[in-house]
Amino acid sequence: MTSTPKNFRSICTKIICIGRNYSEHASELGNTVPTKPIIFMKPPSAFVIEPNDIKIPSEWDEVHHEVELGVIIDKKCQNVSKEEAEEYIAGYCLALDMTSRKLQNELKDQGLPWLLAKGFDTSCPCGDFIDKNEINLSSSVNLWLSVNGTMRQSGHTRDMIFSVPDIIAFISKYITLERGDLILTGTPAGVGSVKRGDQIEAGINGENDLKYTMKFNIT
Ligand SMILES: CC(=O)CC(=O)C(=O)O
Ligand SMILES: [Mg+2]
Repeated sequence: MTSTPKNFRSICTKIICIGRNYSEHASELGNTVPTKPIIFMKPPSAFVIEPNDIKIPSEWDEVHHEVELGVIIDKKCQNVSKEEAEEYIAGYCLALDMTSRKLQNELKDQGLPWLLAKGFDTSCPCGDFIDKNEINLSSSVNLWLSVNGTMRQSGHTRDMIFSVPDIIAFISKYITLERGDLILTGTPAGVGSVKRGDQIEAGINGENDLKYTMKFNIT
């Protein structure tokens, strides 16, 4: 097996997302702060990369942006301990969890699954593979997102309720993780609406000159 799945988007079989992993974001939507990770999925057909557009499904007017740190799994694993978790990480990427908040709220009120609100085509814009050595899990990276040049989100991974090792340990107790799987680790506060014609720019800033940005038009 080669060491890093740089082509994770073509081999990914699961995009697993964590919800409400930053207490400020849980509060801004009036949600309680979780005591265990909340997980949900997007299908790999949700991926979109630059220079393609984020396409809002035709019957919707807007969707919400959520900037997140993506973690890419290196090798198959089950029941991994927190201490071992880093061994199973290939690298990272910048990712967005595009969401129809209106539909999500309607589905939540009826006790129904969120899949359509979170899993529509192009709901997972994502950037290039960032090597594991570029991000030190014991430090913090800054995730930011602007819409039409106005900053909307800026948060730090140190504020995550469940750390990356906590998340890998939790998920792998129940779901086998495989090479190329992507985990979205939750969004910091500042989520909000985008419409057709808007442009999203997002970035990640870390230690050792790690600076990565991506840009998407909304159509
Ligand atoms: C309330 C959400 O949509 C959860 C989520 O995706 C996040 O916190 O990130
Ligand atoms: Mg999210």
